[in-house]
Amino acid sequence: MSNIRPHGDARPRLRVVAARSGDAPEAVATAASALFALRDIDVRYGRVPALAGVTLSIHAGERVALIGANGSGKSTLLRVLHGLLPHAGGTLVNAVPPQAQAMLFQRPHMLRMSVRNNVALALWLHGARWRDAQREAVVALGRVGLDSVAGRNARTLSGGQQQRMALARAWALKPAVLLLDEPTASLDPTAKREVEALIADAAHGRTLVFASHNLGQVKRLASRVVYLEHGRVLADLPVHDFFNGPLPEEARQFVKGELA
Ligand SMILES: Nc1ncnc2c1ncn2[C@@H]1O[C@H](COP(=O)(O)OP(=O)(O)OP(=O)(O)O)[C@@H](O)[C@H]1O
Repeated sequence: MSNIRPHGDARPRLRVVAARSGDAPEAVATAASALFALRDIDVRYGRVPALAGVTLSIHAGERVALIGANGSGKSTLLRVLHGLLPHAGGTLVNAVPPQAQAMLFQRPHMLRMSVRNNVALALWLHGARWRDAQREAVVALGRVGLDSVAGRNARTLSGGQQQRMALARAWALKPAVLLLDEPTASLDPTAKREVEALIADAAHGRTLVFASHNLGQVKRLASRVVYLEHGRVLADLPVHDFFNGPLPEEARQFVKGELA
């Protein structure tokens, strides 16, 4: 489910290191008004470092693209933001109530039930009555063009349809924050365009944080780009500056390689 958080045993073994003391006063002030404020987040999966000293704040209405090579820490950062990975005191402030944020995973989880009930169940788990949940599910599926398959087993949907269903499921919850992990990664060009248009629509009035390897998509959807390498933030810039201004050499090489 896009919004369900797994319990203890499903989690990898982690070490989350607390922030260093002595943060600059202006950094604390910026963090205070942020939806998410991360200070020196350091995450390890057992012995594997996934994030190292990540410091960033995300404010309401931003559309933040996370980019970087495979294994650079994008999914881990999204999971930290969604509260799926534990953290030690004071390093992460999340001002968003858990029910006001939804996450789409690279491969959305489909329950073996109808498309409509997959969406309705998420709403029901958020407190809606079952009948209302089903009605709202149909509306959400209509918005992503899946009304004609609402009665089908969700596991029979194509990859593009599954992503659309997952978007409808997240969208139906009316989250203030949408976290998307490579939402169009395995789709054909047509489905990519369609799902991207739906994301652009869903992002209106919301805060969007998404991981992507598609720099064209980043230019179209993002207002800000965070470039990660080996779990570190090497660049954090407005989208125009990222693609037009000077970059750290590693980020410049990455962009050159991705655009080649
Ligand atoms: N469950 C896990 N157990 C052990 N190591 C993990 C686990 N998940 C991620 N890692 C490691 O943590 C690092 C960061 O992985 P992460 O999935 O966050 O990167 P990513 O930038 O999202 O990669 P991709 O672009 O391939 O999706 C990598 O070295 C990865 O191998």
